[in-house]
Amino acid sequence: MLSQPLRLLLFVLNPISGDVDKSTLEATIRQYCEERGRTATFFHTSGSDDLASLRKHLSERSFDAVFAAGGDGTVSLVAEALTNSSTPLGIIPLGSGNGLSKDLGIPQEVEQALRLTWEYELRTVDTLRVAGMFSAHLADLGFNALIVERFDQGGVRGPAAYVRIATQEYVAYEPATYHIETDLETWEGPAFMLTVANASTFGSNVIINPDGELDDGQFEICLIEPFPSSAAPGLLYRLYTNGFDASDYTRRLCCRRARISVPGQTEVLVQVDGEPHHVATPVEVEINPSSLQVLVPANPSQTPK
Ligand SMILES: Nc1ncnc2c1ncn2[C@@H]1O[C@H](COP(=O)(O)OP(=O)(O)OP(=O)(O)O)[C@@H](O)[C@H]1O
Repeated sequence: MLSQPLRLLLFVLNPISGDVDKSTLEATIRQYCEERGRTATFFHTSGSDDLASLRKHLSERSFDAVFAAGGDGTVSLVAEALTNSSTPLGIIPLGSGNGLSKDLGIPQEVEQALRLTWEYELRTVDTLRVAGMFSAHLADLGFNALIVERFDQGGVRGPAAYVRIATQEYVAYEPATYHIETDLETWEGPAFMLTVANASTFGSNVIINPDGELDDGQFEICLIEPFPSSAAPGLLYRLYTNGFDASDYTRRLCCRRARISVPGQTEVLVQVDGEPHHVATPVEVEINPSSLQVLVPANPSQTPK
């Protein structure tokens, strides 16, 4: 299918994401677009009520595409604002991990990602609701949710800070027991972490859900069960080499709906697309199939100028 030229573009910029210097970013984007007959406009996130402000902005003017220039939280913000609309999401990855952009095969260099304003294919993907919150990528309970919360509370961003916190917290971490009911099965047991996966790969390049597709109308619950510390290096190796299912400590449940509870707990910590939240249990998860249009790299010869 041939794609339409994108003329009027909105770039949603997060000034603090990823510990990345963005002092020249706006000028770079503006110049790139002007040279190609595109008009770039900008919306800066404030960290407060951004979804409502962005929705208001989008209701006042219509754009051919809206680009999130930030990390996974910024991408999720823009994706939520565009869900169930025909306006596509573009991503300029400028966060610590940039998980969804990697899952979509979007280049990690700004100049390369900006090519999406010019050469692209449209892909329609599913999104999730996790405890009533929007998720386009990955959400989880357990160890990683704790690390994301600690990272969020700390003053330092970037991947090195994440690794440092994970190493510190691992030593004293106590896995919880989960009770999971999906539309297909029931599972109960202790888990080190439990990932609700629309996509396949964390921004850290950990492949938590091998072959997970963003557009298959279903999601996976990926469980890492408690493991002895002697098994940690082997498990980590499998997570980085597409070997999730080969471990003795992992399992995946595939479904369209799920209810997750933690017996004895009325509240649980969940991270959703990189943002930590304390929510009431049970945590309800459901899929919203084919609900978001995204721009992904295309064969240049197929895109009109
Ligand atoms: N102007 C701002 N000042 C302070 N915080 C902001 C501002 N704009 C957005 N935020 C906060 O930034 C967070 C989202 O950051 P984002 O996820 O885009 O980057 P990151 O966390 O560095 O990268 P990644 O998620 O890829 O690891 C949200 O918590 C949001 O509230």
